[in-house]
Amino acid sequence: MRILFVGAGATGGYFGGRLAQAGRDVTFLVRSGRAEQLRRDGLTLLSPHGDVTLQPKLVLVDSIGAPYDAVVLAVKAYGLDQAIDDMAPAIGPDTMIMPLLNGMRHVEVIRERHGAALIGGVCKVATTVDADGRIRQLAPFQELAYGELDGTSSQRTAALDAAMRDAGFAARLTPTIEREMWEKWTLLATMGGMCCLMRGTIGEIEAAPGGREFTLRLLDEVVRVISTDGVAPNQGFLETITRQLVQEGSPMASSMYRDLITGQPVEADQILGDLVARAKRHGIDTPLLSAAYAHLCVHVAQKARS
Ligand SMILES: NC(=O)C1=CN([C@@H]2O[C@H](COP(=O)(O)OP(=O)(O)OC[C@H]3O[C@@H](n4cnc5c(N)ncnc54)[C@H](OP(=O)(O)O)[C@@H]3O)[C@@H](O)[C@H]2O)C=CC1
Ligand SMILES: CC(C)(CO)C(=O)C(=O)O
Repeated sequence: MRILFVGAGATGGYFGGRLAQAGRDVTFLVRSGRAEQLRRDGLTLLSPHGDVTLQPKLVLVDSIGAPYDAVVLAVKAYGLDQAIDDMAPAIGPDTMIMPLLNGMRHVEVIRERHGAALIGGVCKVATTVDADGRIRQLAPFQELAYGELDGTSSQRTAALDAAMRDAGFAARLTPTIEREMWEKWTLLATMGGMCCLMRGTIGEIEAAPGGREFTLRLLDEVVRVISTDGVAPNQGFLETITRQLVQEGSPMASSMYRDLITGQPVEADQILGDLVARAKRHGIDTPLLSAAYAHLCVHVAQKARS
């Protein structure tokens, strides 16, 4: 199976790198700056599961050539429209597109352009790109889940599963990917909203006066919106993330928080703004979610001015 990763950043570089290391046929669609860096230094993964430097196959937008069997979309939400334009030559009648983005807005955007090619994808990992362009994995968990959004079995997702398995990370074909994507958003919106608003890790917020209560209230707002507008999380999942989100001493924080404190652009609209808009449509009051979103919008506006 020929797989094209669109983006060789924190998530695409990590999972695409592990697949390439395991001998899968992986190519990265990159832009000129990243291409130059990767050609010069290779793609380095620094990870609790082992470090490696690879010489990955790269293509630029004007050299994509023939369609791929699978395209894994691993860009930030604010790069989505451009990436969809750029990857167009890679999409043929039998290509599947698996997005790794957090949130759900991208599902509608991709569906509009490439309808039947879209399958569901969820990525659980904590990775970042360091100042030298190397991918650093910050915690040991690493999982990709995927499947048809309508829950059916298909030959194409079975083939994808065969390519993803045994490549050095947990890989899982699931009939409940759509619910899992909404669940991931529930976790991420609460964790990202809270870490950014309070400027700290889960453990730091839990230790602050009122921190635990704020987190649980934000979770409640997010769950109400997602259960009304999307697919309600299952009870076991909610119990697990409730424990994780208020865990004493936890060093966990979301990738959006890491982006915020390092002055990078943040996915404010995709992760929080979209939920605020859905809440408004249903008349659901979300004071904490709205505060977290407004706070990030200030950062976005400051960045745009500077
Ligand atoms: N990092 C994490 O721990 C996790 C992130 N996520 C989610 O995964 C998604 C991707 O995030 P992440 O990997 O962290 O983001 P990064 O910013 O680290 O990587 C995105 C990469 O995409 C590249 N890119 C953007 N547009 C294009 C394009 N048109 N053509 C080719 N390459 C392009 C960028 O390249 P360039 O260098 O040229 O800008 C960059 O290297 C987000 O939605 C995020 O929320 C989910 C789970 C965990
Ligand atoms: C919540 C987490 C760490 C899980 O992968 C994540 O998706 C992120 O930080 O963006």
